[in-house]
Amino acid sequence: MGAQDAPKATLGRLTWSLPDRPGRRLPRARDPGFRVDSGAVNGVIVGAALVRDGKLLAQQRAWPPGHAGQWELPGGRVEDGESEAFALARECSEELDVVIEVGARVGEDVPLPGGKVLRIYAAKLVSPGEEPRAVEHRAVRWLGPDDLDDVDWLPADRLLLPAFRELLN
Ligand SMILES: Nc1nc2c([nH]c(=O)n2[C@H]2C[C@H](O)[C@@H](COP(=O)(O)OP(=O)(O)OP(=O)(O)O)O2)c(=O)[nH]1
Repeated sequence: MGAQDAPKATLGRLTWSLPDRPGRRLPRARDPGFRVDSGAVNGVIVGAALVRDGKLLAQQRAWPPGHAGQWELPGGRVEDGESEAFALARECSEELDVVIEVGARVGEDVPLPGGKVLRIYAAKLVSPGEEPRAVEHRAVRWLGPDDLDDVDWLPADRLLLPAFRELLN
């Protein structure tokens, strides 16, 4: 990429709703569409729907006290300058000590407190024989379609259960 291209690429993120005729205002950070599509403004939490042999990997939170014991997908906040795929790969390395390949989106964005959104991507292990381990969490578990209701999911993840089920079937 040439030196002149970088600013254009950055600006490109802001031009999706530029006015198509004079007099229409530019998007503002508080516009709902802008907030959801721009991780830099409000924050995107990415989650990996890691599937192996028809089962989805879930992990059990150890903290904070209000959510300890509840289950979620591996993932976390997209840091400044990271792509969502990179953030997912980093989080899976930190949390599970595995290398993943990131696939397509799963389900819709789910709003989280504080104006953030939870955004899930399908993922698979680069080396299927590698066994994820709970580095920061209490436990990890591979759940088949019939096991999805067995664990106490975080509220946002509960909303995504139909999408998880569809991914597994
Ligand atoms: N990773 C993950 N977080 C989820 C899920 N569902 C859900 O509501 N969350 C929420 C819990 C937290 O409020 C937030 C992510 O927190 P986190 O602790 O995993 O993020 P992080 O690793 O980047 O932590 P931090 O450094 O920003 O505190 O998103 C999920 O399936 N996976």
